[in-house]
Parts: sequence; C-alpha cells; structure tokens
Amino acid sequence: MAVDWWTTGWLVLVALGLLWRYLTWGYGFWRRLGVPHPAPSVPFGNVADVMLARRHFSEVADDIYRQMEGQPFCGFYRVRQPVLMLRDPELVRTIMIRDFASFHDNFFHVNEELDPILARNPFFMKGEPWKMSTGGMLTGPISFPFLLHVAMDDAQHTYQSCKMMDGVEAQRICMRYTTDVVTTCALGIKGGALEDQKSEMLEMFNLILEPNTNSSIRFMITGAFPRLASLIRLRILPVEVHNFLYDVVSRTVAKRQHEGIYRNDYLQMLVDLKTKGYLDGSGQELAIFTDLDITAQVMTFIADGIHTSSTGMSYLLYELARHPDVQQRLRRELQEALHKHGGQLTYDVINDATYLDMVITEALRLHTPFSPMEKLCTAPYNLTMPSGKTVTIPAGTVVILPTSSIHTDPQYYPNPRAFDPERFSPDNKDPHGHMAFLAFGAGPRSCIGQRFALSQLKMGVATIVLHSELRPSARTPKAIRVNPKGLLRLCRDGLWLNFQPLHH
Ligand code: HEM
Repeated sequence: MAVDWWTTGWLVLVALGLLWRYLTWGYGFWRRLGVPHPAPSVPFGNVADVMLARRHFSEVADDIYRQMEGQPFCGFYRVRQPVLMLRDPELVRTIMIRDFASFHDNFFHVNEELDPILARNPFFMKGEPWKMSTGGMLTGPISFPFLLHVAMDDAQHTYQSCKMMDGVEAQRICMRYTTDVVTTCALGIKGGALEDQKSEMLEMFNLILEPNTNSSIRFMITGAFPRLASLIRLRILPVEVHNFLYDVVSRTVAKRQHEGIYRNDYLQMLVDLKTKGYLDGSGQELAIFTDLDITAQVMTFIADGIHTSSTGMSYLLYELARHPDVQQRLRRELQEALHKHGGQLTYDVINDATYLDMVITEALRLHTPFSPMEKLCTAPYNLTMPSGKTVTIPAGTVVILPTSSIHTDPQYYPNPRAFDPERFSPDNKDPHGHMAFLAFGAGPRSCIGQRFALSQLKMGVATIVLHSELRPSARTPKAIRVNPKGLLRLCRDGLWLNFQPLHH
C-alpha cells in the first residue's frame, strides 16, 4: 500500500499539537486568577528537579519562595497541577488556625482499600474520619518516668557505641535510638536496634522510612496522580511491611489477652480499648476496634515518630559539634541541673534546662525535618493581593506552606543560616521569630507527637552531651545538601561526627 506522506505528516503534527495542548493544559490557571507565579516549562512545570530526583521538594519550593519575594502568596505548577504557596507566616497561621474550616485536610492521598494501615494514620485522614479519629490518644498514656527509663537505657547504649567508634554517622545512631524508644513505648517490645544493628524491626522500618527510589516513586505517583495510582493498584506501604507489622501486633495482642499480661505502654491502652470498647475517662464508645485498627495506631506512632525525631536530633548533634561554645554551655547547664537534683537524670533535670530547649528549637528551625506542609483548600477562599485586589482560590487547590523557607528568611530570622540558640531565649521578645516557628505545624492539625518528640529528643541529647564531647570529623559536611528522596529533609552526605568520651 502506498504511503500517503502528506496525510501521515498531518497526523503526526496533529498528534504533537494535541500532546502539547495536554502538557500545557492548565498552565493559564494562575494567569487567569492574576496570581504571581514563575513561568512553567513543559513537561514538569516548575518542579523538574524534583521529578528527576535531583533535589528535595523543599529546596525547589525555596527557590520559588525567594523568586517571589515581596508577595504574601504565589502560584506554581507541579507538573500540570496548580499549587498555591503561602509566603507570609501570618497568612500561614490564619489558614491553619482561624480559617482551619477551609483547610482541614492534608493533601496526601491514600487509598483505604490498598493501604488500610496508612489510611488510618491521622496524618492521611480527611474530613469527618479525621475528626472522629482516635489519633489524639497518642499523647495520652505515655508517662514520663516510663519514657525516661527507656531513654536512659537506650542513650547509654548510644554512648557505648559512640565510644567504640571514631567518626559515626549521627543520623544512623539517632534513628536506632528513636526506633528503640518508640518500639518500646508503642509495642512494649524492644526493637533491639541499638544492640543489634541488623534488627528485623529496623530493617522493616527502613523499607518505609529510609529515603529510597521505590518509596519516593510510590509517594510521587499517589500524590500527583491519585486516580492513576488507584487504577494500577499502587500501594505505598510494601506488602511485606504490612504483613510484618500486622503479625507482630496481633501476636502481641493475643498473648496479652490470653495470658492476662499488663504493661504500662501504648499497646496496653489499645488492648484495653479493644476489650472494653471505650477509653477510660473519655466517655466515648467505639464501634469496632480490630487488630488492624491497633496495628494502624502503632504504625502511626512508628511512621510519624521515629524518623522525624531522629532527623531533628542528628542535626542538633551536628550543630553542637560545630559550635563547641554552645555545647560547653549546654553541658554546664545540664551538670548544674544534675547536681541540683541529686545526680540523677530525671524529668526535673530536663525541665530545668532552659538552654536545652533553646538549642533544640534552633536546630528544628534551621534544619526543619518536615517541610513543606501540603494542605487542600476544601472551600472557595478569598485572598487579598498587596494591590488590594481579591482573588478567590477554588476548592480543590493544593496549598503549600514552605516552613523551611520561612525559617530561613532574614525578614523573620536575621542572619538565618547561623546556628544561634539565643533567638529562642526567654528574654528575646522578637515577635517575628517566635510567630514564624512552625516546625510542628500549628492549629488543630498540628503535630500530636510534639510532647513525646521533645521528651525523647531531650533525654537522648542530654545523655550524649553529659557523657561525650562531640567534634566534627574529616567527613563532617560543611553545608547541608538535602537527600532528594523521601518526605523528610535528611542529609544526603551523612552527618559524620566524632564522639570523644568524657572522663568525670
Ligand atoms: C521532632 C519531631 C517531629 C516533628 C518536627 C514533627 C512535625 C510534624 C508536622 C510539621 C506535622 C504536620 C502538622 C500540620 O499539618 O499542621 C506533624 C503531624 C503529625 N505528627 Fe509529628 N513531628 C514530630 C514527631 C512526632 C512524633 C514523635 C509523633 C508520634 C509519636 C508524631 C505524630 C504526628 C501525627 C500523628 C501527625 C498528624 C496529625 C494530624 O494530621 O492530625 N510526630 N508532625
């Protein structure tokens, strides 16, 4: 059959035109609304480096944040999806607190049928189910003396392993520490992460928590193309992790129920809930509380509690190694508090350590573990431009809160790249700095593990600083490059430090 080159040429041109139309479809969204935005390019909009796994989303968002200086908000495109970025911390707080009713959902999408454990995590829940969720229980049952006991034990192990090695990777040490604290508090069983570096528990958590190409692709597809993800039945939690967790939890629950074992931990509270159908003192009855619900609660603790805290803790150790004066002052404060309270590292010692509070807050500001936050606008919302013009953001728009960019904006934190705990001293009344601190979010959906996180961070850091001196090693990075894979802002090159045992 003779080839009609003329017709073929036209068909190719039409196909290319349609493809171009598809790829650029929607790129007029911000222009039509009159919202300032950087020019998008085909095919990735403004996030090519994220899609090609060259940079972390927070770094690309930071470029846009700086490019749009002077604007309280701006738009950009994630591939073809229009995304609104709020640049003004006051506006951020307004939508997280006062106008929460229009922004109560996080953007991330999880398919309940495919990922029943993750779908029960309050972070991924939306609308009514979120309001009815039992996530608030997380902070309830953990008594400080119990945490203290575990943390002391584990921090001692951390110290021992540090003593044995010259130059250790702080992210790994801290991850093993928080894994042990969290698994002991959540499940009442030791993960053995510190003692046995190949603990099965740690390996399983690494499959979901460690940045890797597999999980970042799963997250990216479910985030950017939720319908496609459902169509190809893409799950976020690997099936082996689901089975492992479900198996560990249901076996432990059965053992406790059959043998009448009682422990003062989070799992016990969940077992009681399953047995009685209500939570003491809550006056609230639960319909059905299954082993899957219990696994999901435990998983929430693990997924949201281990890596966030270990990331914050490792960056703090890194800054202490680079700032011997700050480290020395912190050690002196802790030694004095120890002396005052009879030589035992207790809740009172930690409570008396104001400077410890300041250094932790400063580390979380400078190296915010989780950023940006992503919310969904659930009802049309009016925003006012600097010109006085009002624009209406339609329901369904994704809204980005670039916490790490706000935290390093000289407008709110002068000399923002410097590690300076004085910013958070009780005498420092700088209204901008404190208002702009958003490491745990704000409002009804802020981090429910904040108290727990700070407690485990304080115990871990205090024990290390009291027993060893932190110093930079030849491999300590001078500047931080964020690992492009994964949700959290981990250091790509590793936080290598030396731990020198102190002789008392
Ligand atoms: C330094 C450690 C931590 C940091 C920096 C951190 C940060 C955050 C942030 C920024 C959010 C989102 C807030 C928002 O959207 O407004 C969040 C939510 C959450 N965090 Fe944390 N977190 C930490 C530790 C923990 C721990 C230890 C747990 C559990 C034990 C936990 C459990 C949660 C949960 C369940 C949510 C979802 C709350 C909801 O949407 O209702 N976090 N966290």
